[in-house]
Amino acid sequence: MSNEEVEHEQEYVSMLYERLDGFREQASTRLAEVLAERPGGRPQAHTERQAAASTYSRQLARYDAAEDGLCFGRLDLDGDETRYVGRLGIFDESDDYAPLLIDWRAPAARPFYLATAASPEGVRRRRQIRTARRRVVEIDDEVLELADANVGTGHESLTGEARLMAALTAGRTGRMGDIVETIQAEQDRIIRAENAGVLVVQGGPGTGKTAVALHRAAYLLYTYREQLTKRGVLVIGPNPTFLRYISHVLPALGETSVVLSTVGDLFPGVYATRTEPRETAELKGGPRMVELITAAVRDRQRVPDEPLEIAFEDDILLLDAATCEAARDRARATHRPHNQARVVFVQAVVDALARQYADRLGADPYADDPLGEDDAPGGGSNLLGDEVVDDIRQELRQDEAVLTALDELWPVLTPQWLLADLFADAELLASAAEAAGLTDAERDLLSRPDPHGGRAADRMWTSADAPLLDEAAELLGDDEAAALAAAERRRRERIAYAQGVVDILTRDMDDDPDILMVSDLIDAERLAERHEDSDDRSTAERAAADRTWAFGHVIVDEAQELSHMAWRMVMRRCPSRSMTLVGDVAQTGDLAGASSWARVLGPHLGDRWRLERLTVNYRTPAEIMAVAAEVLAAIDPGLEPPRSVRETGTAPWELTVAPDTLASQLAAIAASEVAELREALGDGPDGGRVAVLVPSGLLGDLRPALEAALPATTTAGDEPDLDSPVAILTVRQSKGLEFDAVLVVEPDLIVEESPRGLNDLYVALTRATRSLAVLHTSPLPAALGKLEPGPAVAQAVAR
Ligand SMILES: Nc1ncnc2c1ncn2[C@@H]1O[C@H](COP(=O)(O)OP(=O)(O)OP(=O)(O)O)[C@@H](O)[C@H]1O
Repeated sequence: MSNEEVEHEQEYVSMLYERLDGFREQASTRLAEVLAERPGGRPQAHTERQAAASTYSRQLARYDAAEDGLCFGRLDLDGDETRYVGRLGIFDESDDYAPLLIDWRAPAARPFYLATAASPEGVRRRRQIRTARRRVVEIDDEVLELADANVGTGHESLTGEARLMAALTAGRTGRMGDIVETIQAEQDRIIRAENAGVLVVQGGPGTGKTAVALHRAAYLLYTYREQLTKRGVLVIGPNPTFLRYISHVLPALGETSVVLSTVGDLFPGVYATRTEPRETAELKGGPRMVELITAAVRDRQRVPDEPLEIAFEDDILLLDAATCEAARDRARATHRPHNQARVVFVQAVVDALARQYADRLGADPYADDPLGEDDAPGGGSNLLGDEVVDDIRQELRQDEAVLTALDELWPVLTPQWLLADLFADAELLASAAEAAGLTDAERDLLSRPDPHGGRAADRMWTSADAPLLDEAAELLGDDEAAALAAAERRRRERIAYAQGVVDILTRDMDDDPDILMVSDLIDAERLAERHEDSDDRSTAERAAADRTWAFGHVIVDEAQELSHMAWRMVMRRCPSRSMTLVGDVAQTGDLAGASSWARVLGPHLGDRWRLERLTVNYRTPAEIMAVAAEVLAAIDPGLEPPRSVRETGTAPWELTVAPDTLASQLAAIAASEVAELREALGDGPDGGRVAVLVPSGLLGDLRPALEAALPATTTAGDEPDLDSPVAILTVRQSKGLEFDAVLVVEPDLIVEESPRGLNDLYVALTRATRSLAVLHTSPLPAALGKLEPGPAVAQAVAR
């Protein structure tokens, strides 16, 4: 490329950066002005100020995000039109807002990703512009001429191939990056698919499902900005490590109103920190849990075997089974959730007790109407007027003995209490399990003694519990009294805060009678009221804290892992069913997960979803994919592996080692992989990452040895640091991640550990971008029979 061309582009790019600096300055000046405005005034003024501040902050975040690679492409179109494509839109105010830079998400940028020689879409030349900081360092041109088209090959040609290959062969950093510069045509079609309805994206490993899902979120937020900024976008991933791995992609694209969550953390206030046996998790994911929880709730709506004796005033009132049953029927007939129907139950019981007491006092205003169904008093002589009976009801409602009886018969329940009691109490569990058709063995899987009494233990839950808690929350409803109490508590907190504000503003001034004080004008309570309506939290924060929040769009990554119960929970978060679900049924590891999209989505969506496929593997080189393909065929011969986009010339290899040397040899090979990557990629942060993927049963044994031999090794505790050069992980924990070099240990054990063990092995083999080795002490699974023995260097290290 001629220097002249580079200089020309440099001039243009520098002009764009100048404009960016101008926007940035403007936004930060405005933000500073808004923040400097005096608080107070009308409540709307406060809200408007808040909204303006968050708009300017968002703009600044977007400008900062666009700094690296602001402009990365240029299109020369028929008729001499030129378009520059980049990370945001810049228009020339002095020239009728002519576009100087087109946001990659705008329709006018589309040919940059779609135009091919066979279908040029009016594009004569596509230019990739690579910048380092603000300097143009490389230009790559593609002239789209029909003569170059891959006519008849059946393959779509790659867009911007040189740039794509450079991105794919760069060292991994432990964080996923964006792909705006090199989105491929089949990916672009999914990213820009229309918003409405459920889109399922099936693609093999490395086909860019995660990348596509995140860029789709950015595209939707750009295209439907107003709607989606208000409602928010939810992205669900398989585990916290994965969420950390992808967490930089959307902010780097300038988008911040997105909530990232695992299924286990989707129930507000509950953190899924416990683990449990796979069979238990599988059982908890199944549809019978709906019946189990429904039965568990109904079992808490009790009728006593013997009449309850309730000491009231100096009398003993009797609450018999017939009265309770009639009250329960009436409450259930409302079809309201348990906590709300309780109001009806309480009213019916209190009425019955009031009548009984009034009766004892010599009056029977409802003699022929045991539950007070008719408004008119019954046939008895009404010696006590309505007011007196009302007073009796009031007293009964506040009486400790009556309240205790009501709590016994129809307690107020939170989802946590319901489930903690259910799993800990043999009788409750046996009854609900029978109603749900569970076997005794299944019932035992659910049994979980609860040393904390369940009530305060928000950290006792597993991932599979979260959807059950959500289900329970639906059946229980809010406890309105508790909600009112919480609102009152928040009001008091606001007053206390406002009082603090008033105190600060009046401090040091209270000696001068001439100064008009804040407290002369407004007291803390009124100040608090003014701020009542303004909620300063961002959409993402409010959405994450609210179980009933309806997101504008929901994206599920590794969607094949979700259980039936998890899908029910996710569907509740998106009543509009505007969803993108990406996954690969061949990678399902969870026993409660999907082996077919139709089967798993049918109960929730019927056939109201559409399927798109991704077919090209950008991560795994052809040599490694050939090995993985054998495993895929063993899972299901009908499944087709994705086509690898590149070869490395290096074949994956296997090494048999003696059991007592496994750890030391593993450490030695991992160290040599690190050294090799350093040599190829340099010592910097992009110096490459090695993963050692082990059966979960061996993690405990291998971890200390590896950590001792390689101090820079991270392990798969709760938060493995993917920035370190070597990570030792179970296959589960490596889901969705990728590494330059991967060592798979004891594949036969990986397969044995789960009925979906071959799927796990397939996942393990497809994490590498460069090299793969398999270390084993026992014979390899048949599907790995074609692996070549390790090269001499590995044998030498092993010895
Ligand atoms: N168009 C592209 N340009 C550059 N890199 C890409 C492109 N598409 C995918 N990649 C890269 O390929 C790798 C695999 O992508 P990604 O993790 O999204 O795949 P996946 O389908 O989710 O894989 P898996 O199912 O195995 O987790 C990532 O490093 C991603 O950045």
